[in-house]
Amino acid sequence: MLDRAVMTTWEVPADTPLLAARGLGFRMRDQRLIEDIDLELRPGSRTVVMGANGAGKSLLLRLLHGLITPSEGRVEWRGRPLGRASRSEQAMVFQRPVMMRRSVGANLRFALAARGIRGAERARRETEAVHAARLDHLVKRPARVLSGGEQQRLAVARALACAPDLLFLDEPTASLDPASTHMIEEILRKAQRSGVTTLLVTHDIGQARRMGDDLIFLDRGRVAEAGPLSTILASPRSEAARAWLGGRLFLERANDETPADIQQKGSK
Ligand SMILES: Nc1ncnc2c1ncn2[C@@H]1O[C@H](COP(=O)(O)OP(=O)(O)OP(=O)(O)O)[C@@H](O)[C@H]1O
Repeated sequence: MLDRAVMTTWEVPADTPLLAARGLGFRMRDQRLIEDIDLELRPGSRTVVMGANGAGKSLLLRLLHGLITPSEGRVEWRGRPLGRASRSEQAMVFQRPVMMRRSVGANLRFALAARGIRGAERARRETEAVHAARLDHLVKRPARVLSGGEQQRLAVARALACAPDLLFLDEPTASLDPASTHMIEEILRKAQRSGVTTLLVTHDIGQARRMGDDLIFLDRGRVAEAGPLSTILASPRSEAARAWLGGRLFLERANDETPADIQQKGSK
């Protein structure tokens, strides 16, 4: 007979994905916005989600994080249905940081307290997060008066202070300058090195290369293709990824040109 302790403990097989979507779909009125998505995230993996505007990237992240309820299929966390408790093992950073009308330090303390972290441990994590975000000099300032880049640094550090196993990032640097983007990528890389699994939405191919190993390419709510990021970027198989990447790479090359290059071309 099985030992009682063994029977009541949920044993997770070693190859169970951290997060999985099984036949995931989301409908709004008659529109199928997310359709038939199957994916698995391994612990410690670094996955990027790309696709044209309106492809369903944000919706997919919200479904996977349990912020909206799927119309079809399910999300599994460590092999079990995603629930409220498991969501506290995840965190999400949005394109526009969500800050409370409180100081930088109080924003951090509130998030930590909400996860049951108090006392000396809370103080330690707060100091560490403020330092990671390079906001030591602004700790008493109301968070909402910080610049966009400072707020986003705080949002990322706040999410990581809660020690999530999985961090969702929805275009976290979309409206930031290169210096702020670099700082945020540094914070994220450190977290990735320490084993935090990341699922990052970005339109920036350079950032995708720096921050990801695997790519999920969405097209009109479906996975057009998925696999190793470098392979897909080098030779996309789907028409959707080919067309989108073609446009992005053309733009990136154009952006690399100096005004003199462009003038020279124009005079030919
Ligand atoms: N609450 C909603 N009600 C109706 N339609 C919605 C809702 N939320 C999203 N959509 C639609 O679902 C589609 C996917 O939206 P989503 O925001 O996920 O796209 P995205 O890939 O993140 O786009 P972007 O790159 O522009 O941020 C869009 O056509 C959008 O208009």
